[in-house]
Parts: sequence; structure tokens; C-alpha cells
Amino acid sequence: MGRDQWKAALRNPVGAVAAGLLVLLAILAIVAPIIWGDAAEETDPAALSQGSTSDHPLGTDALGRDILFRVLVATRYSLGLALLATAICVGAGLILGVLPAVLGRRAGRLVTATVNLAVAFPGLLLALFFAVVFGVGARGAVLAIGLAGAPSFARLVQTNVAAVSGRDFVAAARVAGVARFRLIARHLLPNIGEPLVVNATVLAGGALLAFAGLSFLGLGVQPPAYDWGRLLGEGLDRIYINPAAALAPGVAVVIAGLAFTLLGESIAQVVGVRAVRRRQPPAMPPAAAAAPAGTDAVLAAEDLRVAFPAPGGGWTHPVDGVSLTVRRGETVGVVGESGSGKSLTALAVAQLAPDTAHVTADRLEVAGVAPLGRTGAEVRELLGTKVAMVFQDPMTSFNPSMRIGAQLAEVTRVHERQGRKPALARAVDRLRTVRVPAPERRAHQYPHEFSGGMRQRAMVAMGLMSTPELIIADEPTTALDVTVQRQVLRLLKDVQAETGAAVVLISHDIAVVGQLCERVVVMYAGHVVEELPVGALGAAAHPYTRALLASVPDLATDRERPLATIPGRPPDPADRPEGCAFAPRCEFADDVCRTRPSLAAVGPDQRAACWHPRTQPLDLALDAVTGGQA
Ligand SMILES: Nc1ncnc2c1ncn2[C@@H]1O[C@H](COP(=O)(O)OP(=O)(O)OP(=O)(O)O)[C@@H](O)[C@H]1O
Repeated sequence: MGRDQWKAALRNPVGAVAAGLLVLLAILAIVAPIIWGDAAEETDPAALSQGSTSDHPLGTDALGRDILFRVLVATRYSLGLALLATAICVGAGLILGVLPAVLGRRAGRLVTATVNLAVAFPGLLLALFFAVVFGVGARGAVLAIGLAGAPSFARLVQTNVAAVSGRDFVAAARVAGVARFRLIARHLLPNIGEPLVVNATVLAGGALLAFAGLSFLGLGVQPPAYDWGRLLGEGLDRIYINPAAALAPGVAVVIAGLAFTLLGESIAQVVGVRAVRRRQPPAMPPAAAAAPAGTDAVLAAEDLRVAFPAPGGGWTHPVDGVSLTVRRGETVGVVGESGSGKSLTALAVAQLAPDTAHVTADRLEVAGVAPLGRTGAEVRELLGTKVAMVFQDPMTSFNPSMRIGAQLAEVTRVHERQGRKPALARAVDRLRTVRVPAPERRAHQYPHEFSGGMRQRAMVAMGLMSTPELIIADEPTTALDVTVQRQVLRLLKDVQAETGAAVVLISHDIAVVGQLCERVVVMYAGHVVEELPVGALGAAAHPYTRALLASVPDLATDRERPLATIPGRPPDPADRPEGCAFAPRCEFADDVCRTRPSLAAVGPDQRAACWHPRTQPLDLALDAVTGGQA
């Protein structure tokens, strides 16, 4: 939480009153035992079990001790024990909450299931159970209350970790080779801190009440020590003689409990909007079709498949036998409608596919290394130094709680064990390379202080912190306006020319691909349906490629007429037609299309998976598509 948010929480009248009460209680907890400690222990045989008098405003207990002094002095013990229990609860909850992210899939699931089971038990029952297990007394009660609250706190941590770990900056950190514990400490926990702080504050109120309850039942603090719960229990025995003896500790418990809970609620109101973040689909690169493989291939995938367990049993294959070769220094565009499997192919290549995905390939090599079947550390080493990723949404691509310079520097610090200063110097240098103005100053800023285009440049700079052989950019310009789009595309082109890295650009927009790439790979329903040089787009053979091209507007497009669209919708991966998946939307389809066509040469460097490849040149303004490249 930032200082502004604390201020906003305190400006809220309820928050201000709650905070004021807590300050008062904290002062009491410190000074009361010093000032009134002896007086609270002093017995007065002449004033046993008295009601309110001028000497003892709240009366005395059975030994003639002053109730008011005892209630004031008990503040320290009551608050201390409640805070200790809260600390145990938060600590145990954090460990249980992040364990699934640290452990393997199976052990992680076991922890999650255990936490879910524990959450199903009422907290008070658990506390009573643990109190009996750990033994009667303050120590047992602290452990009991702390551990009883841990499962629900762990659930909160798990939910928030799961929400944040789907964001691009976490995928970026993984690709950069950040180790698991560092990933959790630097990227996950700082971004879920707000809901955790809120919950811990509310928990402290609950712990206070629970402690009073256990002491009241005789399971908590034991004589001669005393807390509010114990005083409440003693006072209740004589409630008809002196009601104040029971009311005073009761009121103290309620006020302190309310102060914690209301402060938590006020903070929640201020930060709540930001506490739950939407999961953004991560993004990345390569894709499909077999190209002439050579020894200079920086990416070679053959028959790459990604499968997910289907809800009704069996598997669906959103990526179904993709073959793709990218040569050193080459720029390849992967296009296709939403859901065609572009991003998933990229994720699979980068070993970032979701946990539930099953990735297989006849061959998968990235920069000369086969990542499939390797350990996480080896893959991190490979990806962190040789592959750079540029993600779709520049806002979610960076960790919002880290300065840009530090995030860039992390790549070098992890891989080259460089010190903080030289790593930051390199980050500034790379920001300058991607033409971020005043890079020294900008490196010390947070992502939200950057404009969208600048963030995307910084993302490219991050990829350049090492010397990548392959840059994968998944829809890098979708979230940007047209002018900035052009700048980012030009930057990618310049970077590619300067570093000699190969670029895989994923886009649903064939015009964007046409402007940057040398070769285009067209995907449809998890398959590669055509691959061809950009210069040959005017002779595209597959009806789907032609339909994509026909839907690109140019300056000559009649604005009065609706834009050309492709009729129908792509098939669901779980319900793909036999044979050519595009057949139901294709005007040339016939019976032969019931058998799946494989990629076959239809021209120089051009291959299409179609039984009826088109040979007529397309009547389209190619400049609109290729920016004059063709
Ligand atoms: N975790 C998942 N579990 C099950 N199916 C998934 C999962 N992730 C993706 N898919 C499915 O895989 C298919 C391809 O998704 P992918 O994100 O690769 O498409 P895309 O071509 O990149 O589309 P877009 O341009 O919209 O990002 C989709 O049908 C999607 O529903």
C-alpha cells in the first residue's frame, strides 16, 4: 500500500476513528502496566467484591483488587496475545498459500486440497481442537487461534497468487530465468500485499475476540496472569453484585475488536478496487508450418501438439501438429483469427504452456537446445539468454511494484551474476537503444509512469538485456494507437537488423505482419494452412489466406459498403470437423475436403494445405498489406 492509500483510509471517518482507537490502545498497552501494574495487583481485604465506590469506580474483585486498573493493565497482554496469534496465522497462511506455486503439480494439489478441507471446518471448532491439543494456557491458545485461522488466510493467498501468476510480467520473469523463490518474493507477494494486509487487520480483531472466548472458557490465560477474557469470566460470576466487573472487560474486547475490523474495512474500501486483478491471457510466439529446415534454424518445431483434458473426458488439441522453422535473422509473421492457436504454440515453444497442457513434438529445438523434457533450471537458462518475449499488453507486462530499471537489470543479474550498478547501467543503455527519452530518469520510474508505447519499447529493451537469438512478439501493438504501433514495429525491425536476432511476430492482422516480416505463416484451427514469402501474398493459394487478405481495408475501399468478412466462425477445438477444418466456411469445398490436406508446395517457397489451391493472382492493393514491401 502506498502512502496515499493509507492517507485515504484515514480520511474516511470510520477509518480515522478506528485508527485513533488503536493508537489509544497501543499507548495504553505500553504505559498501563508501568503506571498501574502494582495497583492492579494490590489486594484490599477491607473491600472484597465491592460495587462501584469513589476509590474503585468499577468496583473490586473477590480479593479486593481494583477492576478498572486490572482492565487497563490487561490491555497489553490481550493485544499482545491477539497480535501474536495473528502473526502465526499470517505466517502459516503465507507458507501454505505459496506452497502450491513452489511445489510440483501433485504436491501442490495435495496442499490445496488439505487447505480446502481445513477451511470447511468452523474456525472456532478448529481453535478448540488445537487448544486441547496444545494444552490449556496462553501458549496453547495462541497456537490454537493462529493455526485455526491459517487455512482461510492460505486460501486467500492461493487465490491471489493464482490470479497474479497468470499475468504477463510473471511469464516475463519466468522467461528471464528468475528462480521460483525470487519470483514469489519479488513478483507475486508484493502484488497481492493489499488484500493480505486488509485481511490480516480484520483477522487481528477476530483473534482478539477468539482469545477472550478461550480465556473466558478457562482454556486461555491462566491465573495469576489475566487478560480481558479472564476478567470477563471472573466478573460474570458476580454480575448481579457488580455488573461493571463483567461489562468493563467485555466493552474493552468489543472496542478493540471493532477498531481492528473497522480499520481493515476502511483499508479494503480504499484498495479493494485494485485488490482483485483480472487475469490477462499471456502471449507469445511461433507457429506453424514446416519450412525448409536447415542447420541455421533458430527455431525448429515439427508436429508440435498442445492438448488439454476435455471436460467430458479425453483431450482437445488447440495446437494440432504445427511445424515451423525460423532461420537465423529471419522475420516470420504468424497470423490467424482469434483462437487459431498462435499464442499457445508460442507458449509451448517457450515452455510456458499452462500446467494443465500436455505438450509433445516430434522435434522442438530453440537456439540449438531441445527444451522438451529438460529441467526447469535448464529451460530457464535457455530462455533467459537466447529467447526474448514481447507481450501483448504493455500494462501487464511489467511488475507494477518494481521500477523499470530494476526489472530490466534483473535479467542480467540473474544470468550473468552482475552487480546492481553495472546491471542498471546496462538497463539504461538498452532503454536508450529503444529510444526511451531521458533513460537515466526513466529507469527509476514505475511502469505506470510510462506511456503505453514507451512500456512496449521498454519490453523490447528487456529482451535486449541479453543477446537473444530469437525475439517472439505476440500481438505487441494491439493495445497501442496506430502511430505508436508503427513506431514499435519499426523499432522491432531496427533491433532485428542491429542484433541479427530472428523475430517471430504473432498477429491477427495480416497487414501488420506484411509490413514487418519476410515470411508469413497462416494458422487456422490449430494447423498451419499456408506459408509464403510476404512478396507472394498477392498469389496466396489457400482460400483462408485470401479471405484474410480480402478483409484488409485500403484507401480505395468504398466506405459506404460494409468491410469484407469471412462468413462463419472458426471451429471449437473440441469439435473440429474431419478433414480440412476450413471447409465449412470455404466456397470451394467439396467431398475431397473431408480428408485433411497436408502442406504441399504450390510455388517457390510457398506451401499450402488445401485440395483446391487458388492460382489466380489476388486483386488487392498490396501496399495496404505490405507497406510497400511486396
Ligand atoms: N488453458 C487452456 N485450457 C483449455 N483450452 C485452452 C487453454 N488456453 C487456450 N486454450 C484454447 O486454445 C485455443 C487457442 O488459443 P490461443 O490463445 O493460442 O489462440 P490465439 O490464436 O492466440 O488467439 P488470440 O489471437 O485470441 O490470442 C483456444 O480455442 C483456447 O480456447
